[in-house]
Amino acid sequence: MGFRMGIVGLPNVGKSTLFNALTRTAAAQAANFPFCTIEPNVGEVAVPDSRLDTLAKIAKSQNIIPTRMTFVDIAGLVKGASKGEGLGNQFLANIRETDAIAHVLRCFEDEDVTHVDGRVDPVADAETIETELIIADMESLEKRLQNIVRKVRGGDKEAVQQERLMKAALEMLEQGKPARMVEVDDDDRKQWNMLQLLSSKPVLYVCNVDEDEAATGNALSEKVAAMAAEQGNAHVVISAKIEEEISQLDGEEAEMFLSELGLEEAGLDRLIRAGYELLHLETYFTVGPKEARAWTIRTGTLAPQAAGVIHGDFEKGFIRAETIAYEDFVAQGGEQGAKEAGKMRAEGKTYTVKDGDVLHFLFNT
Ligand SMILES: Nc1ncnc2c1ncn2[C@@H]1O[C@H](COP(=O)(O)OP(=O)(O)OP(=O)(O)O)[C@@H](O)[C@H]1O
Ligand SMILES: [Mg+2]
Repeated sequence: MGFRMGIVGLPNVGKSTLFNALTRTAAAQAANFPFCTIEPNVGEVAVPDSRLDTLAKIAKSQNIIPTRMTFVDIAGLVKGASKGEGLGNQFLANIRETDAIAHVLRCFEDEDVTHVDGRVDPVADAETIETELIIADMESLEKRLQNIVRKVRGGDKEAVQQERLMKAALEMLEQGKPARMVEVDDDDRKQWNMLQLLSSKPVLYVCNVDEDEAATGNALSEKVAAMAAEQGNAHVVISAKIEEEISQLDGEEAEMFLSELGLEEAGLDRLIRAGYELLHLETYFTVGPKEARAWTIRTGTLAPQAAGVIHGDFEKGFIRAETIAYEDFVAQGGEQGAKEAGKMRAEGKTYTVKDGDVLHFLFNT
């Protein structure tokens, strides 16, 4: 399905460093000068899930295939980007193509690394970027509102709905607030999403701290945490520099390094999971001797559409889904045990798949 998180922020705050750590490559050039990145870097990242390993162990699966998410490392935005400053408009288009934003905020002091505004202040940085997104949205809405007038006069129902939503968004933006603060009914959701407003995308703040503060955070990341809580946005504390080093190590070495730093798990794992939650994504599993595999769905997906993630034919010819909850699968020592204990359910077309379900689809072709 390809859910995409855009890595966004001011220039030189550690976006590409973070991207390289996430994708375990050096695909993105990361260096100490602003606007190092121009063309976006795109990479797929495995979503860590210890349940998958547990299932594979029980079923003695030969292969383990995690589900994946896409990250896009986007060029740095600066004040005035919405007016074309620093290549602004092109970068804004890159953001438009993502489902959510990982907003990297510089929370490390290192005087050797240039800050484009000459001071380290992540809360002000967050405002700078948000303001640019808000202005860009206002301009695009004002244009679109002009263009839609004729359709509205002609009585086009969809256009009337769009116009109403555009006006609601504009009203919010004119108060300096992001479009994500507009309350949207279920009936309007589809049209709303089609507006593709930059400031309506869910945001996860990534506090990029000094190497020795990865476990504890610092005064700056605490300020971001307070801001995030007030806005109802999520945040994670990470040291991109450390994560990049960890990502180069193999499993055992990485664990040793993590415990030396006082970390229970790599910050990247926390970040990926937070992104997954932000996008309202869930995981179901298919488990057999050949492979144990995780699949991504949106929360609330019905069984046939969940089957469609594997293959279109599974959805078209859907008959039923043999379903075992993750806990039951583990407690009963696998599929056979769960079946004997009466824990395997036959679920039909109206079943809403739950996070952790182990599914086996039956279908006609
Ligand atoms: N946590 C950190 N502590 C110290 N230095 C860091 C940290 N994270 C990144 N850096 C350094 O900051 C510099 C800029 O990093 P990077 O190139 O990843 O930024 P960027 O946000 O992608 O910049 P641009 O917008 O110009 O593409 C690099 O020298 C990198 O090593
Ligand atoms: Mg970069």
